[in-house]
Amino acid sequence: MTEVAGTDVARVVIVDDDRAIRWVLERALAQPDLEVECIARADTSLTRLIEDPPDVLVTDIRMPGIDGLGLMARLRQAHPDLPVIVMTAHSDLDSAVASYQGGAFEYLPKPFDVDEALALVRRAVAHARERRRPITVPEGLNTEIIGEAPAMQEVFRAIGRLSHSHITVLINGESGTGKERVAQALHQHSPRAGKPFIALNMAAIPRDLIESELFGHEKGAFTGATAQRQGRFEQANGGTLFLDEIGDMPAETQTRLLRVLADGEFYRVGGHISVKVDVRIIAATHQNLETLVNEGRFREDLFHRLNVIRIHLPKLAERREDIPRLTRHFLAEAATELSTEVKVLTADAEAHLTRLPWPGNVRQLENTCRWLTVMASGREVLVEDLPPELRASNHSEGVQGDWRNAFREWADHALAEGHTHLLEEAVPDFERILIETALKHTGGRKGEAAELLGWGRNTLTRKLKTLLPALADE
Ligand SMILES: Nc1ncnc2c1ncn2[C@@H]1O[C@H](COP(=O)(O)OP(=O)(O)OP(=O)(O)O)[C@@H](O)[C@H]1O
Repeated sequence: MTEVAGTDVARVVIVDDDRAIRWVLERALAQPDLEVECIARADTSLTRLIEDPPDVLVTDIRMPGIDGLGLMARLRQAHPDLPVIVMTAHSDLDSAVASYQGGAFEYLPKPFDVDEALALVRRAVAHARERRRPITVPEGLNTEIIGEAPAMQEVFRAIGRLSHSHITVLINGESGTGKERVAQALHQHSPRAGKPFIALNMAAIPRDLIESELFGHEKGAFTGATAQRQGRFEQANGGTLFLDEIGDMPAETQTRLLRVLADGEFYRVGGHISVKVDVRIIAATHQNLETLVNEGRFREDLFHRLNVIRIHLPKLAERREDIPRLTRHFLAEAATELSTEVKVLTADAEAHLTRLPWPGNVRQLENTCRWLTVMASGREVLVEDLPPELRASNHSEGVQGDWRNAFREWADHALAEGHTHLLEEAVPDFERILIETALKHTGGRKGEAAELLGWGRNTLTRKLKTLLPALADE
């Protein structure tokens, strides 16, 4: 870095063939402690950059001549500590992972916020320079994960950062949000990629079979054990074991799992010789494990062992911007599966799908696309072609759908927790919310509020006394 009047000035080089991006970044980075140079293409400046490297390089991926990853590779060969920020308009998992594997300091999906870009450059300047050993991702093992939403970009970053690691990961997210897919991606972009990826869903196996499923059994270990059988741990040796719905793991199995994680060895059910394994664990759950720990339903020590790195997958309704691309992807996939032409959504139908609440998340959207591929009559899918339960909702009902689903979830949860007399619990809340909202709309005028609610004035007065006594006498 150059010393200028007592301050360190860092030299930042921006490489992008898009003039608008160069313009925006040059302005964003016009700071006293930064000296910015913009370059439109990498090939003509390569020799100069190698001879006189900047402190930070910010580069686009797709460019004519040498692309961003090529540029990064050439520069980092000569200057392994040079932090590189890779920008890309094609924000997909592969470019994120490729950037990290090429040794990028950070990955910046376009469009970005200028403050975010500046903060990142500052971080690159200030941070210790990282060195990363490049590893290659085996061909044909690309797990496509679609996600341009910021929360998905976080997930891609995590996958990229973890791509050299064997560390245990805990994935949180509702059912159908893509937890298994992310687990596969973590495996495929890890040093274990050539080894097996074995998935096991705790909620799907009868409890008394879980141990033998995980650890295998010896011949005669229990009725029906007619031959020795390898468990999932053995099958996953050298690779990754994905334990889905870990919150449903029975207590005894939790204890055994903890021991395997600590010792790296276990006994088959009915066995006396220990089996050594090297397995990376990725666990997933839609439940809140901390709550399960507090309720004594999940071992705290196991929780801490699993909770080393946590990845959160947002609900589909929290990443609506991804719905159009996901839909196109699933329609194309369904068409291939069913050997038929690819359906195309009209703009209205796409907008409609984008507004729905999707309680079943990505899996529900995927199933809807299969349904459409079979059921829609023409190549173009209109709103009328959507399945009846999705068609019924129009825009304002999109919001209504959200509360109905939240309400459904509440009821489900309350029942699961053993509540009874749900109506007694729910109806007063329901009425209270309606009264409060109506009063808000009428500026507190009760007569008008009663009318909005469809009650007589006396009914409202009576309800206020029991439900909202503070407002009753005003
Ligand atoms: N971002 C994504 N891009 C493309 N496909 C996706 C994405 N997320 C999920 N999918 C697909 O959606 C389906 C459901 O995903 P997945 O099985 O990974 O969800 P899950 O969270 O593990 O569900 P569960 O908890 O019910 O097992 C799968 O077919 C998966 O391939």
